[in-house]
Amino acid sequence: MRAPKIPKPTVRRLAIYYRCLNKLKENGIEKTSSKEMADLLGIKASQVRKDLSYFGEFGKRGVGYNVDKLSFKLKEILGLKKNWNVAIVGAGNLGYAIANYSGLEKNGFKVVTAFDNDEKKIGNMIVPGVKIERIQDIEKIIKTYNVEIAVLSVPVNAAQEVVDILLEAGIKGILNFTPTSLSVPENISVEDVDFVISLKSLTFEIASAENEL
Ligand SMILES: NC(=O)c1ccc[n+]([C@@H]2O[C@H](COP(=O)([O-])OP(=O)(O)OC[C@H]3O[C@@H](n4cnc5c(N)ncnc54)[C@H](O)[C@@H]3O)[C@@H](O)[C@H]2O)c1
Repeated sequence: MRAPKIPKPTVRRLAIYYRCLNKLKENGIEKTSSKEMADLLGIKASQVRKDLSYFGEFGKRGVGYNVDKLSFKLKEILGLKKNWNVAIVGAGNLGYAIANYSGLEKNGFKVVTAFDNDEKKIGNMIVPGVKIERIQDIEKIIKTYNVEIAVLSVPVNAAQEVVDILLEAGIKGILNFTPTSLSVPENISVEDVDFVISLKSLTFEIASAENEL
């Protein structure tokens, strides 16, 4: 049975709390509170408590949270107790940059394979030791490497056709960088990442502040 539906903004904040707790741990801090975490993150303490309450009681009133225990719990909730094998699909500028981001491995995500449809790229290394393969061979390769997550970085006009290939091959989650909404069955997870959307929310805030003047 699937876990009860947790709102996506809550899940995103859980990942941010997890990062914040790890920072506290690195600094040798053993106890914290919703207020301290909220102040560090620029949000409200009631928000932290509400987000954590989806998963039960973590802290004691007046005592706060044990940093180690809460971080362990969030690691479990976020599915980070194991490492995840990742495939880059579309080994162009963005795919290459993502594959070479050192933060991935530090966070338990390993790029183990990459795919493209450009014959000139096939056989090149996307990261040392990881070859770019033909998209036609995806099914066999992702089974061999036990890949569950694909980073989608193909041109937008190829996105859905490539997603259909990924689904056929047994991928469970897609990190979608293409500027389009993908059509996938309910049991497949998709996360859209688009920095142009983020820029537009920034311009909205700047424009709103200017209009208030
Ligand atoms: N989300 C963001 O913030 C963000 C930022 C930059 C780019 N993008 C998007 O990311 C995607 C990639 O951008 P880029 O600049 O790396 O482009 P790019 O042209 O450098 O790379 C695309 C790669 O996909 C390959 N490809 C094309 N069709 C394919 C197919 N059917 N199967 C497999 N591989 C295929 C190409 O050969 C190429 O290597 C685009 O959709 C772009 O709009 C998103």
